Amino acid sequence: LALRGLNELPAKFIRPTHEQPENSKALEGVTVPVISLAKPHDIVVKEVAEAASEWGFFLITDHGIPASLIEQLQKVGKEFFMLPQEEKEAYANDPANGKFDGYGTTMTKNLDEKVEWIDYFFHVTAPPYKVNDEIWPRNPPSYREVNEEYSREMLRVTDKLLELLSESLGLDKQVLKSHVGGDKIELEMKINMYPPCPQPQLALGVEPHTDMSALTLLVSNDVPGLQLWKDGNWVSVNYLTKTGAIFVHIGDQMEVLSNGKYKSVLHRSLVNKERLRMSWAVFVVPPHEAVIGPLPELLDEQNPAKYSTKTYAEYRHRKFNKIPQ
Ligand SMILES: O=C(O)CCC(=O)C(=O)O
Ligand SMILES: [Fe+2]
Repeated sequence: LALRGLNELPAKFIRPTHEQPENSKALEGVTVPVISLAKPHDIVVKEVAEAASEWGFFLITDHGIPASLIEQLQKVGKEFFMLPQEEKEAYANDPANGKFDGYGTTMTKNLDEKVEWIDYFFHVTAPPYKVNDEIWPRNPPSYREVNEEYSREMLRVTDKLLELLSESLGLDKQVLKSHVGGDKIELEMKINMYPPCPQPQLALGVEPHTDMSALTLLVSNDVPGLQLWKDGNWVSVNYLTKTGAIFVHIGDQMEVLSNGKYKSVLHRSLVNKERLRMSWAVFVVPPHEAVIGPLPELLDEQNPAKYSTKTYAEYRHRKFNKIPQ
């Protein structure tokens, strides 16, 4: 649609008035926390605790992922989206029938709902026995190698973050990883592509939501658009693409495990009139059979469990079908 050079946005993309970016402007002058992993350990743990409880979101720098790898990831992802439409549609997903992997344009099941100004590609990248080789883009040819390398780096950074988050909750550093599945922890890659939009003030790239993951690790191209909900206002994430910062979202599973101490951040993304925006979100999720509930170590008489305990499969089913948890 976007390529046909529309001047007006088709009705299905026009958000309800209160959701339109022009009626819900971001607060100016607020900056999201940036945490350098090169700082002394105790400081990093303290900064992680503050950011995870006050924002549910932070940027990390000095994480050790080579800038050249992030550039390659972005290059092969963009090359895939520039392929002819028929070639991309050969990978079409079908979320309404439980096939989430592949190329798609919306996750909604309800045909009356407003849709988002986005195309995406979704696939599992770890562990190896959960990867569906068939669905990975075969073009460009280096897509696989680059994404495998990035996935290894994501696992390394995930381990580090789960250790820091455990310590920041006053727990032994292995606790969170063992509850999120240990070596069975899964990574899902979602490449988001937001084409230029004729009336960006009326549309959204991704509607307000929290991620159902434990953590989400995201990089984007240099076009801004991500906003977070903080204390009753939208706040734009300030961009640090030159430093190769990774955006870290606290997801629903982390909120549950921490019994609400850490907040799953509500966020949305805006689109742009002239420029194409892309982002690469890696969802760190438990295996479907993992049972997730508030960590017993964090509960006592003063702090009873605020969330029910259930398998990740059950949580996911409820979230997709909008059934209260
Ligand atoms: O594009 C972005 O920055 C956010 C995307 C997002 O929230 C998601 O894919 O879950
Ligand atoms: Fe998200």
